[in-house]
Amino acid sequence: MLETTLSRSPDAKTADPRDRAAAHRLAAAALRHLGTLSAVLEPFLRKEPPEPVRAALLLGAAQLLFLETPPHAAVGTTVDLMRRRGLTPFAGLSNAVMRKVAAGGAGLLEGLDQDRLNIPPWLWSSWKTLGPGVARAIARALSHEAALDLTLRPGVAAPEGGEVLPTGSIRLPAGTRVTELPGFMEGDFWVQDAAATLPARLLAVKSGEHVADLCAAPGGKTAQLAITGARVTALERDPNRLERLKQNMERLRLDVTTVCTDAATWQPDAPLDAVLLDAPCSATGTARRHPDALWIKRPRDLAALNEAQDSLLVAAARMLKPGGRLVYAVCSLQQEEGPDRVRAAEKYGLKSDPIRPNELADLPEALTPEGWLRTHPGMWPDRGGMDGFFAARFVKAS
Ligand SMILES: C[S@@+](CC[C@H](N)C(=O)[O-])C[C@H]1O[C@@H](n2cnc3c(N)ncnc32)[C@H](O)[C@@H]1O
Repeated sequence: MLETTLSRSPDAKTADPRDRAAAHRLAAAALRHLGTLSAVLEPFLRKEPPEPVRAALLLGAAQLLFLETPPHAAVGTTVDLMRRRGLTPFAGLSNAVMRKVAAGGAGLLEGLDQDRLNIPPWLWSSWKTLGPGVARAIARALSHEAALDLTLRPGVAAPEGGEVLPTGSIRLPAGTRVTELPGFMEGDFWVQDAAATLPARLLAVKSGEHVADLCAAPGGKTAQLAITGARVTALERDPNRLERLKQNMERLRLDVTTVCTDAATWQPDAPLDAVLLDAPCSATGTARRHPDALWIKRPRDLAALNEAQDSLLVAAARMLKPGGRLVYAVCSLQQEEGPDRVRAAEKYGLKSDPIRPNELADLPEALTPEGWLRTHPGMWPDRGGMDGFFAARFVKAS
């Protein structure tokens, strides 16, 4: 994964945060436009270069065609990278290819179906099942860096320059550094995509209710639940991620019980009023922020995820008291992880509780005929899109 790879780089620890951010932006741009960049380079390469050379050329071309880097800088750093990485025999080739890309400029993109090129074919086919034109709308949204969305603590004013979205989130331009915003240390807000706020909202928890968040880190949804005054238990299996959740709750001054455990085997002391299951998934809905998500998953990965999702659904049903509420959510665009999972939920003693139109009056296009939530990056095209989420609500049969 891009984040993991970058954080493991020896330079990551010593680099200035701005340089780290620039490295991330550069790698993300190359991944976001991977298909387009490969098509542009193709005619300039007589034979396939070794992988590191190809990667450097992709980074160089991304700078020239999408990041507005001055040509001399993009060409110079690409050639320099070859020398520093022991690839000096390829310095001449890199110089020649980069100069051709610089000379061709935006003209090289003419006639390319960039939407199709940048999406792996299996994902394109699967997104076509979401509705006419949806695959292309998603691809278009994925070609831009995502904005920074914040969820505000009630009563707090929006940071300057923030756009208030119909669903109540605050949107700031891509690249905004959240830690530098006034109010960050005071816990006035947390980072959360506008679409990611919807599943917890649909659980409608009330002060005093006992609620569990089963797959909780880094805790955006936990914070939404806790801020209502409910008694929240946050479960997370990964100790490092749980640590991040605890730090976030501390900054936000929210009191949450945390447990480092596999939620599929945990049992509460007493049956719960409500459970949020934000299940582990392929995360294809978050590709605006994580463009690597599209390229590191394969169709065969879905089967193992589906198994985990089913066992978490069974466990969640067991934790609830009769009449207790459950929201199942995934940040995935894949039908196998959403509709296909929840259709089987009756077997686990869960009854569908369809979302009503008035509950999604600020985003009516996200309500499906079945009463589920389905967002995708192509929604709100004029505002910069949103992450892809699926959610369904249930009540435990008595
Ligand atoms: C989609 S992320 C959750 C995002 C989080 N709900 C939020 O809104 O910030 C899924 C999380 O579930 C955790 N996880 C996966 N399987 C789990 C399990 N069986 N039990 C507990 N946590 C699990 C992962 O480590 C990951 O942190």
